Amino acid sequence: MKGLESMSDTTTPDIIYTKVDEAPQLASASLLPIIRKFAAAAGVSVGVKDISLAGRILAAFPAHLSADQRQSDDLAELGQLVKTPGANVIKLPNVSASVPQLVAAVEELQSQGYPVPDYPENPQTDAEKEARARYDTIKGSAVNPVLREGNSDRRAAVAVKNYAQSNPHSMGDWSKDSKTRVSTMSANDFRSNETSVTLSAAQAGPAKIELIGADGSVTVLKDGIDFPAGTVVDATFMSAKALSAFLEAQIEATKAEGTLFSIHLKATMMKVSDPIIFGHAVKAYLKPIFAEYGDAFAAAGINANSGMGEVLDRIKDLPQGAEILSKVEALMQQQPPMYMVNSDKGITNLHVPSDVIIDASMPALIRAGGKGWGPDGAEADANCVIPDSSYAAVYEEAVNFCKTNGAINPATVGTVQNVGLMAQKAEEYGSHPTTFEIPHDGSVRMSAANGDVLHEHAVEAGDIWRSASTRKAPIEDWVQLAIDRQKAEGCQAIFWLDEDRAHDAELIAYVKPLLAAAGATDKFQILTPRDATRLSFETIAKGENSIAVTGNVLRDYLTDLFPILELGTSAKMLSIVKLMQGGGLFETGAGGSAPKHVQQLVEENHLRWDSLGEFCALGESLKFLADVKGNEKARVLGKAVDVATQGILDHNKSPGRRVGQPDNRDSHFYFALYWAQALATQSDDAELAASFAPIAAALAENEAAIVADFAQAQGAPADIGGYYHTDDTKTAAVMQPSPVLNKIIA
Ligand SMILES: NC(=O)C1=CN([C@@H]2O[C@H](COP(=O)(O)OP(=O)(O)OC[C@H]3O[C@@H](n4cnc5c(N)ncnc54)[C@H](OP(=O)(O)O)[C@@H]3O)[C@@H](O)[C@H]2O)C=CC1
Ligand SMILES: O=C(O)CCC(=O)C(=O)O
Ligand SMILES: [Mg+2]
Repeated sequence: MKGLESMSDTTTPDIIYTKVDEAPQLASASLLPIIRKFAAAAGVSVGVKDISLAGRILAAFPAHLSADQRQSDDLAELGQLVKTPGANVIKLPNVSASVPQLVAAVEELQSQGYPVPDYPENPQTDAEKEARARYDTIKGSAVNPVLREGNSDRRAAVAVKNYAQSNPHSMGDWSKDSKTRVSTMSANDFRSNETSVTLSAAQAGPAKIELIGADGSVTVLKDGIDFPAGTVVDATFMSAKALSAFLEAQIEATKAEGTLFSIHLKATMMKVSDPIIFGHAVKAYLKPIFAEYGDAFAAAGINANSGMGEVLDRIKDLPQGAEILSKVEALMQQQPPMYMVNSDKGITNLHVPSDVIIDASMPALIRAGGKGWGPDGAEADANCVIPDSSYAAVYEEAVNFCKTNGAINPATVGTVQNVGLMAQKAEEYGSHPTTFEIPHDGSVRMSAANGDVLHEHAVEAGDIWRSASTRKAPIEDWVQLAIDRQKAEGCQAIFWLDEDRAHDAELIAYVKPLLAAAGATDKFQILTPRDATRLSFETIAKGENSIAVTGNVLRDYLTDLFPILELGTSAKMLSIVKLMQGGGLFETGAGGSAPKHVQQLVEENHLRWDSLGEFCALGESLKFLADVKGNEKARVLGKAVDVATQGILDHNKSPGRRVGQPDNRDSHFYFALYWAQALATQSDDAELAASFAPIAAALAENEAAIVADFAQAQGAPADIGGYYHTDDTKTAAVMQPSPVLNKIIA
């Protein structure tokens, strides 16, 4: 039973499951055959669309591939599907590739005989420029923004929250005199330079962004950005000089404070701006080296934005390589120690831009009592550098709350749910096509279709200028979702908006009348992110609940921060995206694809990935299918999924972290067992009960044998035939090691 081949039929299946990367993809090799078998009994078809990094690369270069190597552009198809009422998509987390990851995936495909072009770091010929343009569409967060045609509702299911309270995870201790702190810029960053305007009907239509040089030269940076009336259009820039000065000062301050230097960015999602900021950090940390050899690096095409790992690797090939590397080594002794990704392997925070991703990294540090790992492999306090000040206050307040009150107690803490403005590439997370590293001094002018100047900023070479936009329909949908969710929960609800920030002030101008019209004004508060953080922590510390109604970035940050503190992981979150055209997108958890888990599987055949997010999404997807298509059998299946999920929690059948403990495969077996038992014993559909009775019996009878097969499989290295482009047959063999179970599921 392979189960992961893409669909070949032309009709759209009832549910689309996504083929992704890393740990969730490994998990799918075990779980999806079970889902397909059970769904088929209710006449529900489950198709697969490939949105993996490797799949997207193959789909981008048909001309380079033979007919049997070519792959359809499944992401483009899904992008169309989510704009239709029939969409029902279960979306697993996928890699948002940094340049080093993209290069590694390309090399792997080439080594497997797929002649896709090299990633051109510095494209010269037309062919290289074309390849680069195609790779640029694959880089970074290239999937989620395409599929998220709706706003986001993320929360812990009641059963999951109850389980976390009765089985509290470990938390690090917070000391009042912890030296851990958050540092951020106080001027000349994205927050301070932001201007924002809501377009009138006369200003709607194609807008234009130009760079006007000191000599009067005009360069069109972008033309024809089509905005409907009512769109909130922001523009801002981060000064490169101010950023460098800030980073250098923080490196000095870290040294003086005796803490670890760390920088927390979102180089994956913010794929244009944040790798540049990351590159500035690499250059600031290695300042004397770049001062001396910067020209040689530039000539050799060595780019700090790809990280110190790449820089050090490429220096080796320079004629004066050995000399430079010994100077780097000496300099590292002078600089403050760095927060490490892997101290055993010497991988620092600055090695790869996608290793430390703020939404996961800051909560992990806060959960650990404000500690990070130093180069010596010991825990230490850290200076958490978050250059832009737009959202840094959230982490600063979280850190301050823990310093003052100690770590939060998962056994008693309430919950913070999130309603996030996300649809149609809202806010900063949609700003990549309109983000520019400014080539020369001048001013950037953004003009509306009618010629009105919307924004104008004086800029210097190297500054990062960007425009973000948020459309009216998504804003209205988001406010309505907040009203609905608050009504359903009846708890505190806060719009995390700062009237002193340009963009937020425009949003508040939408929010207040919408709340008033719905008679819901008194149900909501509007607070700055700093004040909202403090109040939310105070609220949950009392065991009460709060709904955070936020923009897109805070949607992302908070749906890792609070779950990691409350539940120990964001993987167990329910993540529903009610698509604006009527369909449903069910994301599995709020976390990513857990690269460390793959390493563990390959080394010792243990997969600690928890599929609770997949279980939650599956239940919602089936119930949604029942609502939309009137398929009552799907409802029965969906309700039984909820029972099975509860069973996994009640019987502690989630994967253990260490080899020898039950893992992801065991949890899927128990999920199948509880699902089948729930179906066999329900009384809503006798036919389904009859068809699942023998399956439930067979699974129960063979429990010991199946679990023994799983235990037997663990311990030795596992061969999955690749990393980004794994071999389906080998992966299936690794992930389906029980012949008895395979026979029942076949
Ligand atoms: N929705 C999406 O498509 C998203 C994709 N990503 C992508 O995922 C990749 C990794 O991102 P990163 O920031 O490291 O975040 P991850 O959430 O993947 O990893 C952080 C840690 O969270 C824990 N974790 C996450 N999910 C699970 C799970 N299901 N079961 C058990 N533990 C889990 C693991 O902790 P431990 O090691 O302690 O077990 C893991 O190491 C990147 O390529 C990123 O772009 C990131 C976020 C969302
Ligand atoms: O698309 C991505 O890169 C990450 C998305 C993410 O972190 C989230 O939505 O929580
Ligand atoms: Mg996230």
